[in-house]
Formats: sequence, structure tokens, C-alpha cells
Amino acid sequence: MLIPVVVVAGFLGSGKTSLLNHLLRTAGGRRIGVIVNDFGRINVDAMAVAAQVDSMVTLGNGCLCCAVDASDLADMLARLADADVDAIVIEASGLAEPPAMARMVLACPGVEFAGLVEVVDAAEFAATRERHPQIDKHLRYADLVVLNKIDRATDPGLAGLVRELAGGAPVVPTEHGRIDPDLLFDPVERPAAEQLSFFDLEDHSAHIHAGYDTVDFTCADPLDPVRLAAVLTDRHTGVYRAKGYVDFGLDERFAVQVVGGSVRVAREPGAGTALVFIGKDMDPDALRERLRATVAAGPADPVAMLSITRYERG
Ligand SMILES: Nc1nc2c(ncn2[C@@H]2O[C@H](COP(=O)(O)OP(=O)(O)OP(=O)(O)O)[C@@H](O)[C@H]2O)c(=O)[nH]1
Repeated sequence: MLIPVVVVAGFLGSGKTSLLNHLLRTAGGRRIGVIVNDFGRINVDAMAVAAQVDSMVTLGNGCLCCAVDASDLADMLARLADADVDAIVIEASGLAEPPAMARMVLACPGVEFAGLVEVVDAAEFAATRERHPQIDKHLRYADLVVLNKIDRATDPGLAGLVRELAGGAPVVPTEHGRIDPDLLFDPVERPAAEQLSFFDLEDHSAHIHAGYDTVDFTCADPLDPVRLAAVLTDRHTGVYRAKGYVDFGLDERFAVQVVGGSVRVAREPGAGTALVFIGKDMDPDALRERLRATVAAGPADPVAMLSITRYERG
């Protein structure tokens, strides 16, 4: 029997990992294999899902749609299939081109492309669409659109617009990716592989990831919370997305998430700092230098920590 493969795509920070984690928690008896594809060299998403997954392989450093060889993907799918999973979910990088990924999966033996889920960030959609009009095409191609972060939506017309762009695919409004897992594994009618060929005509320079860079930062010394908060909230660095873990020299470290102008932190066990920054027109050297300048001589004091803990939410 062919193993169904679902691709979860969506722009940077829209909620793909949240959806995947929800799915893994609510999978019931299903054994789900996961492929996580991150844009940066440090695979933060893989760290976030690793705890609860049956079988996982990661594809870091570049989008699955261009940077990964089709035969590598076929090998990874075969490895997961050997691990006896019932279904495979690929979490695409936030800059990947869904049609190109769908085509790659369709070309892999032993598996069946079971649909493309496009996660939309209800808070950022209008701004993202303005910068990347290609998003419309991604929605048109989706089999299921998850309209996520509905708690942060401000435009009452958004759901209607997304429905129109989705061209008949179901649109499910939700928070934190909490959708019914059955929605993902219901069989969908797929066009034959050949019918996707018009996407071959597109030029990779038109892909959303063209022009995006990543900056990785790892450090064993504690960071200064005030200086780091200033970097994370600076809208002039070109950074759109940042994620990872930060050590301020305390008993616990902080998981950090930046999406557009929104910063969120949460306490986590562990030590050491590993951060990935993703953005357009960044100056990687300047950003690295600023990050190195956040290294502190010792543990952070409680008052200074307020500049970080103010971004903690329930
Ligand atoms: N307010 C709110 N925040 C959310 C919701 N869903 C996810 N988030 C937050 O948005 C941030 C990004 O979520 P992720 O699930 O990591 O997004 P992602 O699409 O996997 O991110 P990339 O892989 O970097 O593209 C995190 O801080 C989440 O906690 C939601 O429904 N509402």
C-alpha cells in the first residue's frame, strides 16, 4: 500500500510547527513520520517537534523545493516508509514553493501525495501578500487552507478573501494549528503529475525565497537580555523571522519566536544559545556583530530580565 504524504506549507512563522505538534499530539493510533525542512543551518523546528514524533528526518539549510535533490527526498521517504509509519507529513520551510514540492513528492516511488496544506497567518496575511503576491498562487494550489492565528486577526473580510483565493479548497479558521487531524488524512482528488507541469515553467528566481538570507548564532556564554531585546525588536535589520533558544546564564533558557513585529518567549529547560534569523536584505555581518555584542560577563539580573519576560504570554 502506498503511504500518504501530506505537505504542510505556509509563509515564515504562520504556524506550521504548531500545527504539526498538534497533529502529533492528536494522531490517536496513527504512526506519523515527519520530514522537517528548515531554511537555516540550525534546525530549530526539528528541535521543537523531536520530542513527540515516531520517526523523523530533517532537511536543513535551504528549501526543499530547490536546494534538495529529488533522489534525497525519495531516500528519506523510503526510510520513513521502512519505519512502518501510517502517514508522512513534510513540514516545508516557510519560504518553500508548494507547487514545486508537490511535484517532487509526486515523483517519489512508494508514496502517494495526499495533499498540500497551506497555513496562513491571519495577522500578517495582508502585509505578506503585498510583499509576495506569489502567495495567491500557493493558496490556489492548496487542498486545505488553515487560517491560523485567528485570535490576532483584525480584518473582518479576511476569511472571505482567503476563501476566494483558495478557489474552492476548504478554509479552516483556527488558533495554534488546532485542526481536526482527520482533515489532513482524508483522501483528496489529485491532478495527475503531468498536469502540474505548467509549474515547471516558472523560474526559480521568482520563488519567494529569492533574496532571503539566514544568519545562525550559537553561543555558550550567557547573553545580555536588554541588548538582545533591542536586536529582536529592531525593525530595521531586515529580519522577519527569528527562532531558537537563548541562555541568559539562569537555571532555564528561553525559547524565542519572532514573526514580523511580534515577539514571544517561553521558559524551557536546557542551556546554550542557538538562534536563527531569516530575512530579506539583511546585513549578515552587521547582525552577527550585534549579536556577538550581546554576550554578557555573567548571569542576567532580574530587572534586566524584564526586557525579555515582558514577551512571555500564557
Ligand atoms: N497568537 C497566536 N500565535 C500563534 C498561533 N499559532 C502559532 N503562533 C505563534 O507563532 C509563532 C510561530 O509559530 P510556528 O508554529 O513556529 O510557525 P512556523 O510556520 O512553523 O514557522 P517557520 O517554520 O519559521 O516558518 C510561535 O510563537 C507560535 O507560538 C495562533 O494561532 N495565535
